Amino acid sequence: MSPDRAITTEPEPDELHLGATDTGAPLLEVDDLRVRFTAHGRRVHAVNGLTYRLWPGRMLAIVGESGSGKSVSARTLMGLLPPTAELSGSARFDGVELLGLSEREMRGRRGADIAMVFQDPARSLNPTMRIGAQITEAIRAHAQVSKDQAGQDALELLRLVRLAAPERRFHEYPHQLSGGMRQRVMIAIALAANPRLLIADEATTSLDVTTQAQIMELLLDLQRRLNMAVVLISHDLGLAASYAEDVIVMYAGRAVEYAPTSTLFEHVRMPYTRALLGAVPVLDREAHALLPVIPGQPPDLGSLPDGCAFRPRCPAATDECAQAPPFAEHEPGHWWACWHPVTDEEGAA
Ligand SMILES: Nc1ncnc2c1ncn2[C@@H]1O[C@H](COP(=O)(O)OP(=O)(O)OP(=O)(O)O)[C@@H](O)[C@H]1O
Repeated sequence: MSPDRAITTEPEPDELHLGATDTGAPLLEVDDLRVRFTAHGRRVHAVNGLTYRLWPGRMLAIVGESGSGKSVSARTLMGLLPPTAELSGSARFDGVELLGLSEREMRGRRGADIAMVFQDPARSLNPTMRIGAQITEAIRAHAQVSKDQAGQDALELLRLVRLAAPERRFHEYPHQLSGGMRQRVMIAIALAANPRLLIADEATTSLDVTTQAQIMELLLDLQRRLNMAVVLISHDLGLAASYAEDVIVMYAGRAVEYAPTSTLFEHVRMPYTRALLGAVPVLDREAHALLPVIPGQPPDLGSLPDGCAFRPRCPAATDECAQAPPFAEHEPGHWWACWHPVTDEEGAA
């Protein structure tokens, strides 16, 4: 791996070693992914050249403020964007290009290859169906098994996600379960088709701290036992620091810093990451979550400035920042996009 290798407009996928473990081929290879929407005559540049790799059995956290493109980049992998979204770049799962697959092809893969767990289990579950029936249905959507067999498998999944009293809960409705229990059920449904990649999109955000830790421990355990790859999407850097092996920090639809977790937190380089670390979380009633708030205006994805998008809010910005800094591997395994990186002394201050 040569330091100072830059990804500019044309990444060279074969040379990229983002998060390299040197233990075989990556499961997921995302290259220069771009997503644009046109809404009410306005173009929104939601993802602006995202590149990363993910290996089986590893957890990658994608962190950043609200609106930085975390969810859109994940939904792209699941084929869950509106058909009018404009996509470019590449996202290969086990060597197969996902961009451009038909809805039918995508439906076959969704759940089976890649599954997703969202923030609000109350909204994702069917309130009129018993828990067991919902998991059984998810199993039968992907495999031709008898109803009895699927029922037994569903119960086994409830045990796998360590739901207390699974036999009883199997016959209950979502409203009879706590938020943490409902999230365990959502994870069981996500696991119904043995996915190799699980995307947890703010999956613990609406839970209390103790339940959040329990669900994260469960994800970690499943990741190890099933050798599953996990993408953890969160605005919470603390969560990323505690559970993920690698972290990507996104700003305005771009990766701005990437490193193995310990490197990122011990040697933070991006002023934006440092600001996120120092931000005092504020309660956002709409998101039911404590969100980090950084001084200054979040970027307008309809008209991003030339150069570094964080420039208007950055304490270290100079005229040089009007030129986009390349996202490059400046130290072994540590990538960032900044002309004026934070020093270790500043980072520790
Ligand atoms: N269907 C859509 N049409 C138009 N704009 C969209 C659509 N979906 C997302 N966006 C916009 O894309 C940008 C990125 O959104 P995204 O949900 O990926 O952010 P995020 O980092 O996941 O933040 P959050 O944690 O708030 O979900 C936002 O400005 C959002 O409004």
